[in-house]
Amino acid sequence: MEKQPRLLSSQLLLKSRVFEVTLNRSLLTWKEIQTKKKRVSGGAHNTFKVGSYCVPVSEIVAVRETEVDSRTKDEGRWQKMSQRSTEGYPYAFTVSYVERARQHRWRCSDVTFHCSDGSLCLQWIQTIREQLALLTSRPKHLLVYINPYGGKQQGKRIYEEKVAPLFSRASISTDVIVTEYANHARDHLLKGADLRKYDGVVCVGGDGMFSEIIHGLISRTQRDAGVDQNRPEQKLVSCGLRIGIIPAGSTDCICYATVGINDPVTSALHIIVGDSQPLDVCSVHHNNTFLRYSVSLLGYGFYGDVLTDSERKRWMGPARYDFSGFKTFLTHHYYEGTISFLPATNILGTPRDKTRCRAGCYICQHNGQLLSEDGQAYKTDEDTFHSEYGSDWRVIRGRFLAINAASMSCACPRSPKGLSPSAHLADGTTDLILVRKCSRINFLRHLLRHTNKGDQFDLSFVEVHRVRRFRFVPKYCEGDLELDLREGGRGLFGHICRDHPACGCAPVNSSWNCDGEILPHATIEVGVHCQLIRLFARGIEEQPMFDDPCVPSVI
Ligand SMILES: CCCCCCCCCCCCC/C=C/[C@@H](O)[C@H](CO)NC(=O)CCCCCCCCCCCCCCC
Ligand SMILES: Nc1ncnc2c1ncn2[C@@H]1O[C@H](COP(=O)(O)OP(=O)(O)OP(=O)(O)O)[C@@H](O)[C@H]1O
Ligand SMILES: [Ca+2]
Repeated sequence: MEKQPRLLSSQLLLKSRVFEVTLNRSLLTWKEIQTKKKRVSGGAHNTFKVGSYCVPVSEIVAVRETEVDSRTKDEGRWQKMSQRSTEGYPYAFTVSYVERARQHRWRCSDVTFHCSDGSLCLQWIQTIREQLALLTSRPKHLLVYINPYGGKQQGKRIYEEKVAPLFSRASISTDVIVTEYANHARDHLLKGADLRKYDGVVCVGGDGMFSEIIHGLISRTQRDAGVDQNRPEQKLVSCGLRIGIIPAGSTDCICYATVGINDPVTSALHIIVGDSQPLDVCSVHHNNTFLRYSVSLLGYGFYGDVLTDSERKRWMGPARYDFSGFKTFLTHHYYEGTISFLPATNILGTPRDKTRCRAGCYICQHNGQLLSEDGQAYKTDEDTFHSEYGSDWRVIRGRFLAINAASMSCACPRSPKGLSPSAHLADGTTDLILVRKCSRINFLRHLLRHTNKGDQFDLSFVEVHRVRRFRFVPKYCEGDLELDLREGGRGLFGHICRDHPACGCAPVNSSWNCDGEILPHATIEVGVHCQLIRLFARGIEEQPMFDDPCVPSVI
């Protein structure tokens, strides 16, 4: 690697020890210089270097002048600092930087360097600030929405105590809106906000809150560009503003799958350093009418029923999903219908390979590039007609316990590897998982494998396809039947009882769980829009770097 020219290099004091501190365009490094008196005559000092530490400039949060106090706090008592400790170094500056901890957590750490003279100290501060100013991907002004009722209702406290101080340290200014009702953030983005003022939008809440933000931003972008969202084949315009997620919800699946942990401080630091992670978005239509966007799970059957049941138990907080999950598991309903899909061809990766989507994912870059070059996903109406009625589409009729489309792994604390462990954040595809009718014990085997090392697809009743588009039509959907069924139309009980003789009242249709929202129709058409939005994230980092000798955490 080409060596960067030094911008500054000085001998500075850190915790009473002398360090050679060097700054170049990409790294701040400090190496201890240990001095020992030689026993031989002359009294000269023998100088040699020990520990070496470095921080990428891109991961410096801020630098500030530090007042040197002759007193320092030690074990709760103010004590006089030993004269020797900062003697000859009366000026100091502190660098705040990202430090990696276990399980993809990031922390903001400080290191304070003492200088022998004031102008040197100011020169260090100014030079570091100049380098930070060159990092143009960092946001300066953010629009923040806080859902005070998400998850355990801690959103406001989490933002004020853990996030706002970090933003202010990084000189990020914010306009903060605490939402007053559901869809407040979505409607504000869509109708009210002057988005030109901001470098990004941050939501403090769970997946539901994030969903509000993307609906506001994507719809606003299409409206401003004159694009009609109601056309299923329409190519959408990607959003200019990045989105940050400060996790404070029940599932936090999008945060977990894009950062590796649902931790507010980690997410705040990814925002501060200006990370960028593109994300695929599915559009969902019914009868040429736009319904919703989805970035994580579109689930019919099991996950639709879990959500429907859990909505009535919001008072239980995050535990409602486990309760409703258990109940839905015991109910063991299956649903009939036809699923047709357009497999993703000529791309890298399959849903059952052992690759994982990680920071800087090659598969996402490769497939994203491929799509932007040939516009494969969005053909002309004529092309679409041919591929729809030609051999490209596959059709499967059956009885399903679950139909899941995972556009990302959907990793979350409940299932650290997720619904589709090899799914990619930004490859322009979604993994369509079909779980056919099977015994309870077999379904439990499938579910359990989401939580252990077993392959949840390696079962005779489960199949998975990587697709660009799909459609689902439930068996009972002629005319207004679908609607009547939702309203419990009396005339339809013939259907219900004939197909479920044991209970006589089992529903024939489930609902779609679209990123935690229930869709009003069972018949849907879905298309993936490759890399439509970008997050302040970088994907899950491959190797936690806390074992690296160059990391300053050992100081
Ligand atoms: C035996 C243990 C098996 C555990 C299997 C766990 C698999 C969990 C997979 C979670 C996938 C989450 C996908 C994310 C979806 C989000 O867009 C959405 C919005 O936040 N969340 C939900 O819809 C919330 C969905 C929450 C679903 C929770 C399902 C819990 C299932 C529990 C089954 C218990 C069976 C026990 C039988 C003895
Ligand atoms: N002020 C508010 N009052 C009531 N509901 C709100 C408010 N602000 C946002 N919401 C709605 O609350 C829902 C849940 O929010 P959020 O995602 O933050 O928390 P959650 O508990 O994790 O829920 P989910 O499990 O749906 O992700 C969202 O769908 C959002 O539209
Ligand atoms: Ca994807």
